[in-house]
Amino acid sequence: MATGSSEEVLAIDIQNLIDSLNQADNDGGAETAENEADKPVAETLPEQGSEVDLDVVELASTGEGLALRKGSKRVYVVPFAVPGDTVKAKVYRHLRDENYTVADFVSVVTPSPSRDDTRVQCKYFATCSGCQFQMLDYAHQLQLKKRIVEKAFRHFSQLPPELVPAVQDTIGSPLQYGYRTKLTPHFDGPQGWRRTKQPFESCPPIGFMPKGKRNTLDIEDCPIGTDAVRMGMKRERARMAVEYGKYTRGATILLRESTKRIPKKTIEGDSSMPQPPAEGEGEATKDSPPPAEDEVIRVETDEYTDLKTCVTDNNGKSTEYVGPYVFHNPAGSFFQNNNSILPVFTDYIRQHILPPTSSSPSSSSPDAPTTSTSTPPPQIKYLIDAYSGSGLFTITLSSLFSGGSVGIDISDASITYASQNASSNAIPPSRATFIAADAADLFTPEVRARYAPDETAVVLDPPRKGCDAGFLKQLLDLAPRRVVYVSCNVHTQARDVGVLVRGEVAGSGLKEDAATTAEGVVEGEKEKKKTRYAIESIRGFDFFPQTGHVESVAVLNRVDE
Ligand SMILES: C[S@@+](CC[C@H](N)C(=O)[O-])C[C@H]1O[C@@H](n2cnc3c(N)ncnc32)[C@H](O)[C@@H]1O
Repeated sequence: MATGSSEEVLAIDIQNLIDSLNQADNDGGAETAENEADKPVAETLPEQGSEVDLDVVELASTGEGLALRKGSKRVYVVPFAVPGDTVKAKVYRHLRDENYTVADFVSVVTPSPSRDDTRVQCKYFATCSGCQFQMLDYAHQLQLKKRIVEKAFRHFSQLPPELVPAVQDTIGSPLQYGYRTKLTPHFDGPQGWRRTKQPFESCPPIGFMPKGKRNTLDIEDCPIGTDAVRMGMKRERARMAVEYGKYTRGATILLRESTKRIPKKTIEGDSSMPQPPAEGEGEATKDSPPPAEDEVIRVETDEYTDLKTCVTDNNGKSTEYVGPYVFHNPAGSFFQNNNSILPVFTDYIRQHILPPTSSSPSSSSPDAPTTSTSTPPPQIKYLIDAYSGSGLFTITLSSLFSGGSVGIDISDASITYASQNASSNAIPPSRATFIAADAADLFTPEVRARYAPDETAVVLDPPRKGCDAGFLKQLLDLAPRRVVYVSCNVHTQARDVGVLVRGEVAGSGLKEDAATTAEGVVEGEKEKKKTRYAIESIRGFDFFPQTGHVESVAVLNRVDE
């Protein structure tokens, strides 16, 4: 397991299902010889394009149903189906080497007790590839996501079960529809992806990919988008209906919510209150005129009026508020996509970035660090925010770290905004610095000298592929006392946490380069004692209700033997 891709995750889920079916046969006294049990049972498979009835027995961590035909152990992968359903599905492809069949969902024959199709709020559900769970009660969705986190650590961490604590309940999103502050619908070119000089002769479908197909499904509206994003979608579709003749190629349309916050007291003329954001903040682009009244969603609270617009210019600026903090971002760069859960989420990271009592290491982990002397460890006073983006964690955690914080991200634009965000949130440069570089370049001699391991906590939030071997190796060399690993791909998170718990990259499936092999270790460090970590807690956060995605937070303590 190296990349945590959907294909890898699906393949492991399918193999586990096949293993458990074979096990059940063996336990039930089936006559198959043990080593024969693993072999696929030779059977005539239904023709491609034919329709079959399937009983859904499992939910894969990719959000699809894993189903069986009566009397067969052949596994079918069928979307928009949940355990307990019997569905009609159309055979799309038999993957002979991988030992499973992909099928398109057609209809429900007998619904699972957990299915209620009146919950579905989108007319494209079960065609569009975006959502998988709209037919399920929200509490049930959260349980399924907890299970996805559990399975990820079981299958991808390569850790014995006793080193993995029980996964805690998934924290839900306050908004379960209308939460996505960013959507990126697209349209294909007049000749698909082939180059052409001919413009469109009519308006192309604009939307998202249908499940299992590579064309574009025309989508008028997406109810998981915020009102501002949905308004932007309508506006962009209307624009394209007029301007399609200007396009000779396909494109992706950015729809990013931006907020201009106006304190109520200021509106009433109290000049002692903070003033509205400066010129240009929260507006469509720096150069564009102020948005028309019908392009603004007004949200009123007791303290302020939020004016929400939709930015479509990749080089424009978007503004979001998270509790008392304000974040400006390059509209086309990464920022978390569900603003409603961010106050809860950042509070959780604040509560966990330091050990439960900051003078003593956690005692709740299964492999708890031991205090060998009565001298308490020093206070943690430094923060390293790796993969910091525009500073979400550096800024929301800054007040906890008297020694200062450093954020690092590979995106120059995000780092420029991170420094400005620190200043917009009244954090002086002495308390928060930012570096635009590969995360692995963080571990300079200066950083090693400044960030005393016992006094340093690290928050990591890498992209879906997780950390690379070089970064993890250097993190182990630095040996910070506490690590909070945030992830949008729990499978690569589990793999990387496994590395930190074992204290070595070797055997993780991560590609090692010269810098991470024994020869690459800095001379004089070869004798250094191996650093390893214990997992204190693991918990999922539901940033994407109605979908099979889950974010996860793992809290780790260095083990001091
Ligand atoms: C999941 S985002 C997290 C951003 C930030 N923590 C937040 O919550 O807003 C991952 C970030 O990793 C950055 N990134 C990707 N590859 C990187 C690398 N090799 N080194 C440093 N940053 C990287 C991306 O630019 C992106 O901002």
